[in-house]
Amino acid sequence: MDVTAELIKSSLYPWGALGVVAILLLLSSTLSGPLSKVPGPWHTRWTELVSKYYWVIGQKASYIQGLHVKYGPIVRVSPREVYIADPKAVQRVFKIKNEFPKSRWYLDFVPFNETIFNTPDIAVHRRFRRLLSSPLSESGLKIFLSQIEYKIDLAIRGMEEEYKTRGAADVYKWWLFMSTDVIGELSFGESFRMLESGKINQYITDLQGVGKLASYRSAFPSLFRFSLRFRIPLPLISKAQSYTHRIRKYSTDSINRYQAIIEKEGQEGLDARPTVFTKIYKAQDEESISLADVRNNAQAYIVAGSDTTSNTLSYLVWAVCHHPEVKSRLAKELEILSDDFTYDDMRQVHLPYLEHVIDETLRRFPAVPSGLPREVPEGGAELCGHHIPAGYTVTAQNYSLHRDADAFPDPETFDPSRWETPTQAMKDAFMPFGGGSRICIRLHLAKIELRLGAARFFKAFPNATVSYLEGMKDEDMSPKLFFLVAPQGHRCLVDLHQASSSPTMHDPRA
Ligand code: HEM
Repeated sequence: MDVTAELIKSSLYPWGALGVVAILLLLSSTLSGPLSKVPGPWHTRWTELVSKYYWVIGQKASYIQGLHVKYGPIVRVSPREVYIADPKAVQRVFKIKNEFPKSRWYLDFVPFNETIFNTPDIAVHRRFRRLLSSPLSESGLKIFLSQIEYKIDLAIRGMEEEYKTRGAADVYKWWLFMSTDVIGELSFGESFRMLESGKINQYITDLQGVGKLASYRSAFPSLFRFSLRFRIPLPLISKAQSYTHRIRKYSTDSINRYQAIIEKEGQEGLDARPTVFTKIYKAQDEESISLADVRNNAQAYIVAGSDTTSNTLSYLVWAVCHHPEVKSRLAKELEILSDDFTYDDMRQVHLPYLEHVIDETLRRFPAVPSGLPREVPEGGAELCGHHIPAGYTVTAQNYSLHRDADAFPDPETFDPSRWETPTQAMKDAFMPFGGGSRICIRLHLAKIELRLGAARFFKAFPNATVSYLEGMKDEDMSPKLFFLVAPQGHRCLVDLHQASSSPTMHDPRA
């Protein structure tokens, strides 16, 4: 017995010693690692599990903001990632020259196909960007104006009809139909016709389903890869796959239909409506991309171009309805326009307050509030007094930049008049459309929709107020902070015709 115990003891010693050495090595490597001097919670030296937790419950942006408040403008959130909130440092990361490429996280977030949105490869991105940018400018987008105006009209009419029977209109729903139908038409050459049917179609339901799973997939990419590789049927993954197959089929069919019309244009009275990809279909080989690439990028456009625009418009209407002084100033400015004004009419007159309301909405309720991760290029980077080595991730988020109290005093308050005299600090800290070479490719399209949508809404309903019908509460508009923002109640009920003297609520808070 004694001999056995001795034997066990003696064989345990080397293992125990090895274990101690391993722990010491791990300790010393994390305690002296490249990010060890960057301030941050103790656990972020070892793991990013805590921030992953906040990510999957849709609160990571506010969690990170809490860390900035506690630790300062640079904070370690994992052994290989820092967040920065100093506008000057952020400008250096999000610049066009010597760019910091998107991190590979984007490929886990939107897997399977490389697109203009998710590719970390600088050369691939440049090619996509060159081919997919046209038409980029506001004047280039003129050919689409009548389609956009028509769809905004349908949304306003839909709201009015709904109001008659329900006593309130759900602007969140109508703006979603509008922005999705617009981007569907501009990408596939045919609208999803949700404005006409008043219903969400299968394609958008599937896209929303994939979007919901994206936060889990990007938090636990190895689990997803493992399940796909070894065909282990995890329910979440099987669901994601069936969404993805349906989306791909719908997109392929749409692209093929459009391509067929392009080929027969002029014959049999066929006339293809212009899309943002028309030039690519007609381009010569060396300037072209494959139909699969068009399909994948069209899908990326639909995801990137629907909720972003519609949520911004919903928050705009909601915030303005909460502030009677803002609403009456905006309505007064819009009096210069006739009732059936067009976008061209809007551009002929000066509407500065409308621009301030839009900017303040984009600041206070950024459609993309969360971190935009970038990889530090060769040579590393000096940021906020710390050296961050090449290959590490540096991330900035609008949720923090737009709350920078030096740039935006009293940042929680919705105050469009702050944009009357924008300071350099405000300009540096304002990044609603991202920055550098990866800035939103369709920001001019988005701005057209925001200007027209907001102006037509408050021209038609100058006395609109927030509605509390059907148990609607301000908390329904509290933002869920995934990659994109979304009101957590998925509705925004508005009383379209209430007298302007109606009681107002407190300032909307996130
Ligand atoms: C209010 C509306 C919008 C906002 C606030 C917005 C915001 C943004 C932001 C912050 C980025 C940078 C993302 C990153 O760095 O990871 C981005 C990129 C992008 N946006 Fe938008 N967006 C809007 C509307 C649209 C629309 C209408 C489209 C239509 C196609 C679109 C397409 C894209 C694409 C394709 C990218 C990736 C660009 C690249 O990496 O080169 N966005 N957007």
